[in-house]
Amino acid sequence: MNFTEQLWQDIQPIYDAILNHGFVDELMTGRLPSATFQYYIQQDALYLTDFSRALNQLAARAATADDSLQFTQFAQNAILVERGLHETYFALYDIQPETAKMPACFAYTNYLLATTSLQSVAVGAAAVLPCFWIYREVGKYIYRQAIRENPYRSWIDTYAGEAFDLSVTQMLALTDRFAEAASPVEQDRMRDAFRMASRLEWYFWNDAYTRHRWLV
Ligand SMILES: Cc1ncc(CO)c(N)n1
Repeated sequence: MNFTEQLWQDIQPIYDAILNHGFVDELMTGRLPSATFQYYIQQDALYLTDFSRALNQLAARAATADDSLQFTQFAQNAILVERGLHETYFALYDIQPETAKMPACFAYTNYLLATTSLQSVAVGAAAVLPCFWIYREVGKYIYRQAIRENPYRSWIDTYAGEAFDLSVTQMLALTDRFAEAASPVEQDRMRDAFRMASRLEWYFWNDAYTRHRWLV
């Protein structure tokens, strides 16, 4: 079993909790209230901007030009996806970009920025991997079951699509290569980072589902 396959085994309970979450279920059936999706998309626009920054941070710190190029391409893509979501859903709902990050978005983006800045590139890569991998698996899971005329079709097609699939495959190969060169201690740090970011994925859906806001 390669390193990333082990990572996936580690987060199986978290992944199951995500698949069974009301947000994912209602996104799939199209019954998710549009106010809930609006909250999600507004937070996700803020998320993707920082996700891109985190990837650029890894690009700047990568040891080789090839790795740098790979990370800058991911970083660029995150912004392009964000723009695509903007054009579709911000216009559809006639909503404005949100400027305040709610708790899960705040925690997740700050975690990614801190980890990609202060930990090794290998640990940073493990921290950004769930954003790729979990979305691909959730996207495909939803795609298989979703009805055609789903209001969230554009979102589903983005994450179940071929372009996203390719980027995930590349990111997995990169992570496995970093893990091969990493010491056992460093590999443990990678596992911890992967698990933490996976948990924060669950929190991100959960904040959207409950339309959670700062309580104080
Ligand atoms: C919170 C979150 N994680 C991952 C992705 C996919 O890049 C996304 N758009 N939003």
